[in-house]
Amino acid sequence: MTSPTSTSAGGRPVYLVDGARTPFIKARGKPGPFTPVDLAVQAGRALLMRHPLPDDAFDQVILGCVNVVASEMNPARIAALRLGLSETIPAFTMQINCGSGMQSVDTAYRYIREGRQDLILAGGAEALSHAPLMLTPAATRWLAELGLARSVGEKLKHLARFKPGYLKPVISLEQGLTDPVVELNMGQTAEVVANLFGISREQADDYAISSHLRLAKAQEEGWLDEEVVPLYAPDGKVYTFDDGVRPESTADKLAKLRPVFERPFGKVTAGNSSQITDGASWLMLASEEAVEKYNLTPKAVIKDSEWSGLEPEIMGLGPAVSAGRLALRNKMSLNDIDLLELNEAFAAQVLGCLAAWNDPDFCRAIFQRDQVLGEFDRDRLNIDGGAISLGHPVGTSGNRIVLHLMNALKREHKKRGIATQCIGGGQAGAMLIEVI
Ligand SMILES: CC(=O)SCCNC(=O)CCNC(=O)[C@H](O)C(C)(C)COP(=O)(O)OP(=O)(O)OC[C@H]1O[C@@H](n2cnc3c(N)ncnc32)[C@H](O)[C@@H]1OP(=O)(O)O
Repeated sequence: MTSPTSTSAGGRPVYLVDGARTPFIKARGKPGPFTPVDLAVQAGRALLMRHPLPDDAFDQVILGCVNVVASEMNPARIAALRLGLSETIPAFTMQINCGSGMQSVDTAYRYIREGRQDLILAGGAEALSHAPLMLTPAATRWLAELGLARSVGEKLKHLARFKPGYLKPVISLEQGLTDPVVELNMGQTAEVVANLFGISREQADDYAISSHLRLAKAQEEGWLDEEVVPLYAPDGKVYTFDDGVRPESTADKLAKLRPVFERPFGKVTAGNSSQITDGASWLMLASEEAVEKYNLTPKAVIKDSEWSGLEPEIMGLGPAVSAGRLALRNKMSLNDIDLLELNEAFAAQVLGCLAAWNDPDFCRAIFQRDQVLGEFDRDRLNIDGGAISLGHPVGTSGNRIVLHLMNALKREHKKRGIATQCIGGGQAGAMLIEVI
């Protein structure tokens, strides 16, 4: 049995036992072979095979998912039943944009910490390739009125009112990645952050290259073998690795890409943005009682977590706020964070967060202190790449970074790490974990 390690926030210790994820598969402009539930089931099955438990062992299943597909309402419940878990186990789906997966882990953490539950399966799933094309409200109205027309004559009259513009779809992915309050898409918010902290195109591209090289090395060395489980498609194809990786990325190649979100002078390109992908991942969280009852060997303990809000235009700076507050509350300097997983929504936004920690005005405004938090050593940041190289299936990236942080801390024989991410709409989450 592990030695009891309480959470900094008080309450019962909460253990991270293990986790698994699918490879992240690049969305290639058409629906991929897997729905969110398909992905969640394959990742979950592999994890549960590693930990054979009675079918009613879990008290709760929680799944983050941003784009739920119409045939899978409450994917958490469908995944739980398809995984063969007892129908007596409640399951719910969470949606807080890119923070959904982290929110599911944090909710599980709080349930266990407070003594409400003992063993929870928490994760996230997203199939961005399945984000639907929809009709505009005008086209929907026209179609509905056609259905309501009573006679053939009325129908023909209505048909004559058809406008070719009705065929132009609403692309839900584009709409979903746009903040409706400030009317900026996520890439444009990254441009705002880049301008605020003077992040150059070269710096953003250089960061993106290191993301690809680090992921390629991790794949080559087999460092992801425990985490990434094979994904079997109905056509017999087997996916075994995150296929967005481009180890051939060079400064010259990236420099040739045109800015996507702010033309012609923007800094954010396809090369230094997170990729649109499909994927799922789970973590198993347990109380001390569950660890003893099922003879589990946990890898880490969750110490604390922090959520924050900020102006939606600079949502990319959220991790600097949440992770900074989390570190300070736990009396840690930046040097005490052995590894930092900061979700790579955009290179400019990751670099903006690092710059913010070194900026006197930001630190005064956010942390009410005169000294800056300082420079964060890039050798301890996203050491095996991130969403730029492996992709960002938004509903699961938040728990993916907690899972990877746990495994990377173990591998590197380090102790404490923070996983943190920005969230569209101007929010951010951060979680502090400690390996056992
Ligand atoms: C809170 C948050 O987390 S906010 C973040 C939420 N997520 C997002 O906003 C998603 C951001 N990303 C995007 O929207 C998209 O990836 C975009 C619009 C930036 C780019 O989309 P796409 O054009 O489909 O990107 P794609 O990855 O296919 O790259 C396009 C081309 O750029 C080039 N390219 C991209 N990366 C590289 C690279 N590393 N090296 C060389 N060329 C590259 C290639 O020519 C590529 O085409 P190819 O794959 O056919 O060779």
